[in-house]
Amino acid sequence: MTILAMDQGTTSSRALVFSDDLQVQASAQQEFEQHFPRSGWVEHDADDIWTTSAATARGAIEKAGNPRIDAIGITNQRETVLIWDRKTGKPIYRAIVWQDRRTADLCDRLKDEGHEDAVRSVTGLLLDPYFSATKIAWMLDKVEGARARAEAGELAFGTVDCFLIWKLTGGRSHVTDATNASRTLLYDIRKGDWSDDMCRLFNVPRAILPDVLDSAAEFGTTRADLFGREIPILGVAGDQQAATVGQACFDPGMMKSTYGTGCFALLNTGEQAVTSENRLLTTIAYQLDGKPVYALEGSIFIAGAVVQWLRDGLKLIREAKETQSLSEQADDSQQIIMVPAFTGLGAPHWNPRARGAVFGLTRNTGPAEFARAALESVGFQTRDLWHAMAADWRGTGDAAVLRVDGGMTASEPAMQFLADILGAPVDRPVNTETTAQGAAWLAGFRADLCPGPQEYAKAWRLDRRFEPQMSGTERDRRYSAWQRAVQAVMAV
Ligand SMILES: Nc1ncnc2c1ncn2[C@@H]1O[C@H](COP(=O)(O)OP(=O)(O)O)[C@@H](O)[C@H]1O
Ligand SMILES: O=P(O)(O)OC[C@H](O)CO
Repeated sequence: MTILAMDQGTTSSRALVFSDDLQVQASAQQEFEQHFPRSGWVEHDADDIWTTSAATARGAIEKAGNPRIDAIGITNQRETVLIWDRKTGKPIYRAIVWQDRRTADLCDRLKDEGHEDAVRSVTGLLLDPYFSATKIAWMLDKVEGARARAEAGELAFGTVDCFLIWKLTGGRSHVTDATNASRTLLYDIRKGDWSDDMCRLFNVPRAILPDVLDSAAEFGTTRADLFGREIPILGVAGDQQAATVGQACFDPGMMKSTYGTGCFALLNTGEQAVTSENRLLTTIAYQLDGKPVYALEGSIFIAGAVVQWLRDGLKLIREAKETQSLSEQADDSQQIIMVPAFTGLGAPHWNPRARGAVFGLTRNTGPAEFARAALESVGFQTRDLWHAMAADWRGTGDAAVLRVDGGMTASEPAMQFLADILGAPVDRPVNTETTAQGAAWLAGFRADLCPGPQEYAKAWRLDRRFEPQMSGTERDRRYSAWQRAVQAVMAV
């Protein structure tokens, strides 16, 4: 029994073949081009999304020795918007990516008109360009004739999962899952349906929206010519939700944080859709048997990307892992604080116009201090979320543990500083392929190939626990300095 997980991320598409005990048999990955047509704009070519996804799926199956694939799970970069013609399948514009800020003015206008409370109570989200709805409206307004075609039912909208399902099934399925729907600003997370009020507010015709299914459901079967026979697609979740599942955070109060390009922390709040008083998001963690399990989410836009900036922008390092030895050489007497607000600040500040800054520079500041400050910036940002979560959800006290995953968790100094600044243990699992594994489990669970949540949770294995070693006084002093630096970048 074999499951294929397709993980379509912001910078690359990946595919992994799993055995039914969820061990990785083979994987393939392809990066694709990022388009930045104007400042603050980020686009992907829809063809690149599709061709890299199909090629990596075929590549992973081949590397695994062409086993019979029983089920497919899909996980994806969230919020990114695609609109295509239902007849030809042709996208009307490039995909507008979650990082894109082009609709900041529209969000400000809607905020000034006093719509944010209604938006929050229906969708659990905030009025920020990060989410899909304003991007959909932009595309319908700017592409000639698109709005009329959308209203006539000729166009289809989808997040990346939905677009991939459309392509994989040869246009037979126009569906998404509840986790992806919950990121659009158009979905009523408590009623479990698209919201007419939100469609009206954002000027999005309901005719373009897909059907919304559970995260483990029958999403359609692939075209026979793609993989040699029709394969059922049985699991779908946005990548951060799939990581929550992959980390087995099934009980209320459990929290995971994924450190890739950005950092996304999700705290399981069970059947309760908790409304944050600290500007966190309320989102659907996963939905099984028609029952949504909710989460509080903190989204940070720049985490591993700050290390990429040291590498590609400043050219201080050749490889991400060099930050480890460099940061160990940093001068302890210098307290450099780097606020990597390259594309604004996400949770809990939500300031799309803030930009980055480095504080505390002296004549002796060099690459080592920059490397340490970059790694520490990720810990400080997580502490901002940790505080907000603790305030919103009494279940997370001092004793809570954070489960981490994603490429940046390979960094021992970053993980140690994270434990130090949180004042709480940080658990890194043996398996850091949690996102793909979550998608594979959803598909395998639906196909009756994998055990239920509690059984699956027992298989979670700890690689290393990072215990806090910093004194409380030092922790408070360092964190206060960070808070002042954040206030400063927001004031400029
Ligand atoms: N040893 C390391 N030290 C610091 N950062 C790292 C290390 N290894 C990877 N990273 C960072 O992790 C990120 C890659 O993680 P990954 O989970 O593959 O991201 P994504 O899925 O968002 O592309 C990159 O931004 C990279 O800079
Ligand atoms: O593709 P990633 O891993 O950077 O994740 C992106 C998130 O889903 C955006 O919300």
